[in-house]
Amino acid sequence: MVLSSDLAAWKKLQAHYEAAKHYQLTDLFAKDPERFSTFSRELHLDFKPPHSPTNTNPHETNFLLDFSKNLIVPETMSLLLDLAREAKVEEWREKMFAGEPINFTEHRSVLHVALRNLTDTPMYSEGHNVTPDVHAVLQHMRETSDAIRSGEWRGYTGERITDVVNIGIGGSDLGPVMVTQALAKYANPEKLRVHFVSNVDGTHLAETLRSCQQASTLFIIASKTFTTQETITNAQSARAWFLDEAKDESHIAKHFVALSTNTAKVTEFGISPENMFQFWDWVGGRYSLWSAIGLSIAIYVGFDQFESLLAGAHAMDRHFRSTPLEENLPVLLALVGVWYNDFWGAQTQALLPYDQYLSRFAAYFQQGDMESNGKFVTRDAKEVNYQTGPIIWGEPGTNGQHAFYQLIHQGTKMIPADFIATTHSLNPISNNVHHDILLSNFFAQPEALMRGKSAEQVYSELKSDPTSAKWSDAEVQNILPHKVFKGNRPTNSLLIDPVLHPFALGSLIALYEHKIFVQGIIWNINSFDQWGVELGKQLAKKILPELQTSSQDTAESLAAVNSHDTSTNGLINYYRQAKVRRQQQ
Ligand SMILES: O=P(O)(O)OC[C@H]1O[C@H](O)[C@H](O)[C@@H](O)[C@@H]1O
Repeated sequence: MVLSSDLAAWKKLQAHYEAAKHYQLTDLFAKDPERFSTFSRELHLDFKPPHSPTNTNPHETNFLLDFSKNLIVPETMSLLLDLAREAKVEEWREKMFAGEPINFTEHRSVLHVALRNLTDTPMYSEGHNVTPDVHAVLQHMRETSDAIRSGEWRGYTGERITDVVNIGIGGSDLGPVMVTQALAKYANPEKLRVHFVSNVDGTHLAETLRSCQQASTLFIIASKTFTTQETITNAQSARAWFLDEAKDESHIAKHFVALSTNTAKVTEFGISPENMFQFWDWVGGRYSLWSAIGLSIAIYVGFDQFESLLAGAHAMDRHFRSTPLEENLPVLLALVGVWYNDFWGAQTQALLPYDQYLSRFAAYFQQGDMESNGKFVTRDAKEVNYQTGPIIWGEPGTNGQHAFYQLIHQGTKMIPADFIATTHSLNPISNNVHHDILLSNFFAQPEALMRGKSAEQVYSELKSDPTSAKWSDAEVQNILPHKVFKGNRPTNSLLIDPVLHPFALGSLIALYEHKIFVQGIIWNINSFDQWGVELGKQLAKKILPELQTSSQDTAESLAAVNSHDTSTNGLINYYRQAKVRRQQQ
């Protein structure tokens, strides 16, 4: 396979689109009373961590995926399933679980699924059983997080740790940020707070440290490569801030730990090997929250909760690996996405969790999806002639409704959207009235997007309203089109039952991870490298020395930089002049 658009099923889908583009969702529902049951799936997942009999957290969850409000009929789904088979999704899925080096541009296997394998079943990365290594690091994480939470781990003055600062960026930040927010209910922030510093902008570290004391702060330096400029710069400044108070470098051992694959660089930084939590190059950064990168999560909510998160993901892995494609939730989500992305010309995919705990969910999957599938050549190095990864965006409902939903309802773009909610609130305050209101919106928005509002409906509404009833016909005709909603806008609705506990969250994240995997296979791209982030980094390295000025420089004497295009030169020179002018004042 070279180009997916050459596959027979792809061509059939193109032909099928010619009919589908006339579909009206309301008609499809009117014609088929079984439509909801045809295009929805219930899934029960459970899995108890076998080595943790004392972990009494819930280890089961239910999902209801309703994909009936999509511009599909049974033939659409059967062609999309043909496409998945023709693209060899099942074979590639097996290759991933078998640890084959499917990330071929970096010669690596893609084995984040092994990180949540809490059983003793061996999992191999290119022939090496990684399960014992994974379990050993989990044990190290358990011991350390227990010691910090219990107060057994003390800082250099003998104080307890009250603040944990995770310094990392991209995959070494977004997952822990998203999950610690999502599981805040399970934390005790009066005793232990977590902070995340990612941006190299000094403001991020400076503002974070304003509420921390050296004696009670633990820094987690999270970097797979341990060479990321932002992280190392922040880590060095954190080290200086710490030593400014602690003075003695030997105190670093109690206040700095590292999460990395690069032992040499960690040691060079001054962190001893026993304070290093290992992971491996077969863990992609954006799939690493399940690894040592999750240490801040384990510290914040406790290791048992972290383990339950892994168990939830493992249960979804089992579902993904063994369920026939037509019943397979990640596959179904992926296929519906491909339908809009490649045949309807949709450019984006909105993730709209009706759950405040998931406020960073879309931000997390911006990296998860866009870094994975933002590729323009196939695995066989041919330029694609179809769209690959969509633009991912979103905010929690109902906030989004009061911000950008206008465009989803009445704008000119098709925006396929996933609505996500739980059946129960973890905070059923005021007799659960908040949750009922939240969920009424969760149900109403997809309904409104599908049904729209016709000119006739608007007309009769205007006629029955005492103010507009007095309007002239011309006035009515003038205003009326602005109030029309064309509807027919597609959505998925995902209900999680009962609550977003760690197990459910783990399953939910894994569901989207596998969706991204399936789409990448269908587009025949390598979803596991990220060369696209390198060019900007290279150029920044070249520019950094050009920004230096000396204390002798004046606005008049300062030499102009001219090694770039005139735009980049102009911007750099404006900055250099501004620096020098400021120092002259
Ligand atoms: O964990 P690190 O090695 O510091 O990498 C942090 C991030 O940097 C890069 O820019 C990659 O695009 C990301 O995939 C990665 O997560």
